Amino acid sequence: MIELKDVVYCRLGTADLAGAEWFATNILGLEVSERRRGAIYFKSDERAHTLCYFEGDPADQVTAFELGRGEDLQTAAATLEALGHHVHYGTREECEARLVREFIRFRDPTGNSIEFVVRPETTGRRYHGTRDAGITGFSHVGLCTTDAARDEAFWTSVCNARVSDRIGDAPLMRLGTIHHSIALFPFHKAGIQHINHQVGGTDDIQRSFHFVSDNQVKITFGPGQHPTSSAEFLYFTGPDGMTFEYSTGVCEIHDEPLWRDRQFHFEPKGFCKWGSAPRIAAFDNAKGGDGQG
Ligand SMILES: CC(C)c1ccc(C(=O)O)c(O)c1O
Ligand SMILES: [Fe+2]
Repeated sequence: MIELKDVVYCRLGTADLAGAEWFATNILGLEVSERRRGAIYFKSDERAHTLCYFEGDPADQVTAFELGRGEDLQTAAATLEALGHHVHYGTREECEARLVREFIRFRDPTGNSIEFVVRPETTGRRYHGTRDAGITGFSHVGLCTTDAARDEAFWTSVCNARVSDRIGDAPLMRLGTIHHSIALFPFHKAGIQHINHQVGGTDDIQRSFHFVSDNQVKITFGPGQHPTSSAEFLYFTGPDGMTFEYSTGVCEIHDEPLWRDRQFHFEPKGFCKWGSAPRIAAFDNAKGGDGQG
């Protein structure tokens, strides 16, 4: 069993690095932690970085998870290779570019590019964005899945993820006590479906709702409240069509042996308690969504 501790960063290729920086700082509210040739690193909490935009193909999207120790990485690589996954071992230069001690990269069964990393850098310095979005940290990713049952089996049998709830066949899976770190979302191809940052409270969601729309950024869902995690949320579109989510109040699961995953409808009422309908292409199957996104 591959023991994942947490989701640690996303890496997104872009043809417009300056535009991505503008959005990440002025709209999303992240802090630039470092600039290197062809790459900009962003902080959202005490970690050295939780998002990196690099000059490249926008289809090049990576999600990284932390493992405990170097030995765990070797065991994880052997497990993945035995299952037929091609495993790339990060070179020293690639580790340096990710601010980690070691990493491996492979594709999950849908084809999402995944990195397992050891000893990602932290700063011990709190995050301070120039725009006060109220961000408290990077929290979860939505990963596209072309077969939810198959990918759920990968994350829960090969890795240590546990299903907290399902919307239709799509599982929301936890690694620790937070309701979910990985949300699988049915789609016809691989990719990151959304990137979530937690914010301090309802006021931050409401303030961002006005700020984001006043800045002509497309709001694709919300404000609303997820019946699954109980989090209040807002989704909007960033560079290269990436969906970003702010949410607040995500529940934690502490009674691990007693928790039973719950089944929700794959339709607007399964996604929002308040009656908001998604306007994101990937939600086309959710009745009521108009598919714009
Ligand atoms: C729309 C998706 C996949 C989703 C559903 C539920 C929650 C939640 O319970 O917090 C999310 O964060 C989502 O992104
Ligand atoms: Fe989410």
